[in-house]
Amino acid sequence: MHEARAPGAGPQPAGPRLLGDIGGTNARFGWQAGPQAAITQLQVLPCLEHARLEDAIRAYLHQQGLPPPACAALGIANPVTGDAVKMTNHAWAFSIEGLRAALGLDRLLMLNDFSALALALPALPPQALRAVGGGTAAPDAPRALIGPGTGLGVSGLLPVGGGAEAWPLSGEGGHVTLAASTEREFRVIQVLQARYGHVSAERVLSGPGLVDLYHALLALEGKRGIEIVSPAQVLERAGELPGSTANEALELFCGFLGSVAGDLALTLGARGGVYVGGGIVPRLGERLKASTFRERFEAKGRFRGYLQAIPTWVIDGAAPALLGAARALDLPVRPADPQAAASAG
Ligand SMILES: Nc1ncnc2c1ncn2[C@@H]1O[C@H](COP(=O)(O)OP(=O)(O)OP(=O)(O)O)[C@@H](O)[C@H]1O
Repeated sequence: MHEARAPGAGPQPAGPRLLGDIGGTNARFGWQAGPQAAITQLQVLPCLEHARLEDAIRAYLHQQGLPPPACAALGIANPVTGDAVKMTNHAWAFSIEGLRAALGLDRLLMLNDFSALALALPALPPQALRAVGGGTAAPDAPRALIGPGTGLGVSGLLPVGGGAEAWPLSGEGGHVTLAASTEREFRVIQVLQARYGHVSAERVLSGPGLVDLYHALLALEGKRGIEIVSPAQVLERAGELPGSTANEALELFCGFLGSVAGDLALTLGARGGVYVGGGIVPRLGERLKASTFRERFEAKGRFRGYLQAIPTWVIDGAAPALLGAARALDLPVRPADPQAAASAG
């Protein structure tokens, strides 16, 4: 998390707020008339249609007929470790202070997009969550979050202050090394290793990853297959032909997702539940339930019982991370955030 403030601006400027969730493919924006106000004017802009993030923001404000906001909070799909931002899966790169000054904001808060989504978890309405498998969330326990999209977002929400508050993790868990659990997975990883060297979880648990899984299976079979270039095509063909390579690619995707989500739950002690977000899994409908996802989530040897008790949910709904971006603006400045503490203090 990193923020820039205008000289003389107070810690909590009043006035309208711009909220954003900036992914490698889509930039989602929303508007709040002030703190605690409802989020309105949701709009998704394709990143590729704008040369810079600043241009996308200006296009959003113009198209919605909105005045200049007083402050903004933007979740973005890359590590946010200082003033310089460079997206992992898109070309945008900028200075946070430069963007704040260009937009005339009193305050600009940037945070990782999945840290923003983690902050939104306690506020999601029940209808935004679809359970996959059993388990009951332990109150005041850590929660884990994972989401395949253009890349693989990972975060968690840790209770602090006796559970009265929670703090989001800002890691890069999408880039952990992918492990095989079956002979078939091992062979698929070997194909991907020849291409990428390091095979991270994101190399399969993302839109491009789903397409790569399909091509890796074709390579293993020595088949040509049909021309597939997008994850939407894999989903479409898998739905039409249960015996197809596309269907096996989707099954591998769900299995790997269960396995990586189970590892994350073990690492964080996420007895508060594991949430699956991002742009791909909500499109799978009942397919995730019918897949090996939950079996693989629980298949951790002596810790099967521990994982069986943890619920897993798919997050539905439009731009849930915007809710978390709004909450981030209201967080107290913490010593763990030295940049923000220095500028506030
Ligand atoms: N109908 C569809 N079926 C399957 N995948 C799709 C479909 N439409 C888009 N996608 C894929 O979803 C991915 C984008 O997901 P998402 O909307 O989460 O993106 P994002 O927020 O820009 O990404 P990230 O935050 O991971 O950088 C792309 O790989 C895209 O090809």
